[in-house]
Amino acid sequence: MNSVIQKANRIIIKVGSSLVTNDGRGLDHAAIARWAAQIAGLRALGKQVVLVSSGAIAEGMLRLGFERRPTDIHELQACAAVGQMGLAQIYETSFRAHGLGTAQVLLTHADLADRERYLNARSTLTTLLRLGVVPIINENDTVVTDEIKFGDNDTLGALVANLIEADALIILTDQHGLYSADPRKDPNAKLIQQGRAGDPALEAMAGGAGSDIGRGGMLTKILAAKRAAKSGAHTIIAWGRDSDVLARLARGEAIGTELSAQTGHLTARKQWMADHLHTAGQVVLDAGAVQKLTLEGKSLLPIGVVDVKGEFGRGAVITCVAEDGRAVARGMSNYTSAEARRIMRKPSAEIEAILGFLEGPELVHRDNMVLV
Ligand SMILES: Nc1ncnc2c1ncn2[C@@H]1O[C@H](COP(=O)(O)OP(=O)(O)O)[C@@H](O)[C@H]1O
Ligand SMILES: N[C@@H](CCC(=O)OP(=O)(O)O)C(=O)O
Repeated sequence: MNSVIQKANRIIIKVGSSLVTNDGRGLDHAAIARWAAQIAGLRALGKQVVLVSSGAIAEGMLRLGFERRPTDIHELQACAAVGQMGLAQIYETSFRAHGLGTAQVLLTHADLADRERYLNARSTLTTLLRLGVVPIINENDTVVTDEIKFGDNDTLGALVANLIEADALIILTDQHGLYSADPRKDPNAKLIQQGRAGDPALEAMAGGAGSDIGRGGMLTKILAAKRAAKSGAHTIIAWGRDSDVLARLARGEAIGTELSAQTGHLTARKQWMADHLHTAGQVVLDAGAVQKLTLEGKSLLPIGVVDVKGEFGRGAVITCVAEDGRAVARGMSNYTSAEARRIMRKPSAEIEAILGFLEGPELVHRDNMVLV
């Protein structure tokens, strides 16, 4: 038994180019229809699912008549742009058959490195999930060059798991999981059923891509598991050609390789905040707010804030201090410093009227806060 997917509420599923395009022979309609049916099954169990799909370049190459993967970056980008139309079309049709809508989300490295865009991407994705839509993500290959690429969608899948704090990352590929050595080269290689995400011994077992279709190979999957674990997500690497793979995982069957995260996401996020030595600014709390945070485990509401120091953006880590200057907590602000100044001392019910929008009733949510 493996209960990771049974227990997970929010799941990222990554499908590689070789699976999506039938080893470069063209979009695999039957496989995609089966994933859509199984993802509809996961949704019916109340789980939120994001699909990260590769295959745009492989499909575009076919549509444009390239026999070999082009080396010219702009030809690759052209392939991606053409192939992405095919991906969007087939996913929309396949999910629609189960009454589910899809949304295309194309991301670049710059989108996730920039705090503002990062938060926008996060809010859009969580809104799509709340609205019952299945986001289909790929790298925005048209606008990036090799130097600024994620490069492979295993990494992108892990970054999306971090972005929306998924519970699990499922990487479907053309092997049954991680083997002790590349099974294409070593017939004695054994399937590793379980491991600890981040264990360096796993990296030594993993090799590069087994074909020209896929980009990353097993190493990027192992590194993706390590990255996903930083926000508390467990990773499962499994064989995507098993027609029932997602349903089997949802039933708790122990298939593939499970790489488990050692900390839950709340702990992971709090650790990240605790490590933030340099915070962007300060908010000064009245005695009542200090008591709410330290003794009652509550969030920080703007009404308990009497002063805002420094300039900071939305999502910045700030320090909450008592009126005597003593640091009480550290946390991520839902509002910029300028907005915080306008809503301090005010009840949360007035935030929307004052600012014209509402990011949340709290200035710093409890889940995004660590006491110091
Ligand atoms: N230790 C290993 N265990 C399993 N597969 C491995 C290993 N080392 C290298 N590989 C290769 O990684 C390939 C999967 O990566 P890749 O081709 O990038 O697939 P995808 O398109 O699904 O991302 C496998 O076909 C296999 O040849
Ligand atoms: N953005 C690229 C994905 C490249 C990639 O990571 O491929 P893979 O190793 O098959 O997941 C595409 O859609 O072709």
